[in-house]
Amino acid sequence: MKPGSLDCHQHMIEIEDLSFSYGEQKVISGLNYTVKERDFLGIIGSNGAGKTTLLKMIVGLLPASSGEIRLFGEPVRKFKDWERLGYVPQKNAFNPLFPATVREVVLSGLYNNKNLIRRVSKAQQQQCDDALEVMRIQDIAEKRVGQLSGGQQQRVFLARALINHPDLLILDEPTVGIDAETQAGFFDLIMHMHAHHHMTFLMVSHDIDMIKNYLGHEPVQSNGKINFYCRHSHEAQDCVEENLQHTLV
Ligand SMILES: Nc1ncnc2c1ncn2[C@@H]1O[C@H](COP(=O)(O)OP(=O)(O)OP(=O)(O)O)[C@@H](O)[C@H]1O
Repeated sequence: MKPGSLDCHQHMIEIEDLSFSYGEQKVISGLNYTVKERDFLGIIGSNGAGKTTLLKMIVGLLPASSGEIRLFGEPVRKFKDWERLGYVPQKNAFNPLFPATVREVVLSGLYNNKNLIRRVSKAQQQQCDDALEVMRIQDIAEKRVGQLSGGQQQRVFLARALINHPDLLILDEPTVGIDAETQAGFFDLIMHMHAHHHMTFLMVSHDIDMIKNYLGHEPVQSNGKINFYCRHSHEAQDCVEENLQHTLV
């Protein structure tokens, strides 16, 4: 995070009259929404409603059929400041034979297409250690990722997304395939990050209980297929403190 780098309530994601079709199949139609700094936006919807498609458009992996998305005020097609954004896609899993260690995978979050680093500086090692610590996976840093459990792998993906200290973290069903206890710990952790680390979240989830408990029982917007639940920035400090003593300092 870059303290002081954001104006209060800056618009992080602006979605304007957005539509998307796969060929003849219209998936998203006339969607409007603005995610502001430190919002936690939860998206719930049935299978095939278009949630992943929406996230892929937001991170520039799919072009809109019409309408516009702006990230930090910049149209997504022109946006370059990807370090400000962390994205953990759906259904991540490493091939069991994938040879890289946890540390190597987390460090790879520092590299973008134009900036392939061969040697890792001391400062970058420290960034990596910090991300490992936040996700509580320091003790498995030298293990091969392919040999970890699903829950451990998910923590590695998150640490990789966190290494650049993103202002905005986008998660697509981050707890799929993870046991209930690990899920609860994971949600505690991201709620803590939201409340105390000045981050903005956009999370697709099928965990209706978690979404409603933290973000409120009524959606702030619904188009019948996709429901948006949101906890706004000014609410972020309260109420999570006492359940979260065990997550972060
Ligand atoms: N690459 C693709 N080509 C064609 N159709 C696609 C493609 N990807 C998704 N679709 C279709 O678009 C619709 C929306 O898919 P999407 O993955 O965005 O839904 P979702 O809300 O994320 O679903 P889930 O909850 O199952 O993850 C579905 O009907 C799906 O079959």
